[in-house]
Amino acid sequence: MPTTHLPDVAGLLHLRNTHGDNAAISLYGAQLLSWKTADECEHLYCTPMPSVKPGASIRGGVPVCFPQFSGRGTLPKHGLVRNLVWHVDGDIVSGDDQDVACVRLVATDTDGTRALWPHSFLLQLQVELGAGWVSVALNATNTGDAAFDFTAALHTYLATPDVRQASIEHLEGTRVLDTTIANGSEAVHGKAPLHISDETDNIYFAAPAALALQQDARPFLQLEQQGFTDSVIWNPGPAKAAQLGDMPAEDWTRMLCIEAAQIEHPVRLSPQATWRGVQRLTRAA
Ligand SMILES: O=P(O)(O)OC[C@H]1O[C@@H](O)[C@H](O)[C@@H](O)[C@@H]1O
Repeated sequence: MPTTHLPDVAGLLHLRNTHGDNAAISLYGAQLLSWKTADECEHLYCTPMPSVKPGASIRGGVPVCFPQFSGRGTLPKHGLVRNLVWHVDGDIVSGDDQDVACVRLVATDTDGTRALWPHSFLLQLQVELGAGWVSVALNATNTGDAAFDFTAALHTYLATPDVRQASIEHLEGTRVLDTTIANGSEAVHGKAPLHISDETDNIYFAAPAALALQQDARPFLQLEQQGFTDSVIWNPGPAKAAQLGDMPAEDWTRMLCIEAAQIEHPVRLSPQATWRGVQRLTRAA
């Protein structure tokens, strides 16, 4: 699998199954960076020019946001774990004889996370690669002796041939907050699918468990989520993409984030309790 273009900050793991699907996961941030189906189609966007600043996260794949989504709180944007080095937990199940390949990565609180957020946690991220699908499951366990609240997301960067010809279906009737409008108020998404022509940064509250992405008016991907109650749809648009610095400006047309998120109602996790959220992506038949 040609993965030489993927940023290798702390090691890359590769999964493959008997159906010809391939995936690559970075130990840095436990980020699924590449998901290719048997037809060699890459379904995840990853920047060819990642930031090399210490502590930076990789713009692409499926970053893990925990214990804070975006800038909605006092912690660094998107929390504390997308720049931790995670570790493999158990066996890596992968190979031409595997129906479903999988790997589980773990991270725990560190001196650095506790300096910003005084809680003990264990995160487990399991990636499963099946025939034409991939799933990412995040388990968060409170390993301390006091309850804590968190928000989270799987910040999935999908690769789109041209986002301007894409549409997102099944959002009708969902409460939506357009966060590009300062002090904007909630609306309800109408009947029309969502089209992207410029910067889009929408939080959908109590989002549908399944969304569909169409490309050129044809089914492209199915997205399902469990555990996460909200979804975020983000694209920087041309002007913001040019300011990001870690992505070619023109790549705003080649990516679309459809994120499984927990934002409106933070999770309160008691000592020893575990919360689980899953996003599954399936290539349209
Ligand atoms: O540049 P970052 O930190 O990866 O964040 C990218 C985007 O992530 C999205 O989830 C947010 O809704 C956006 O507001 C944000 O700009």
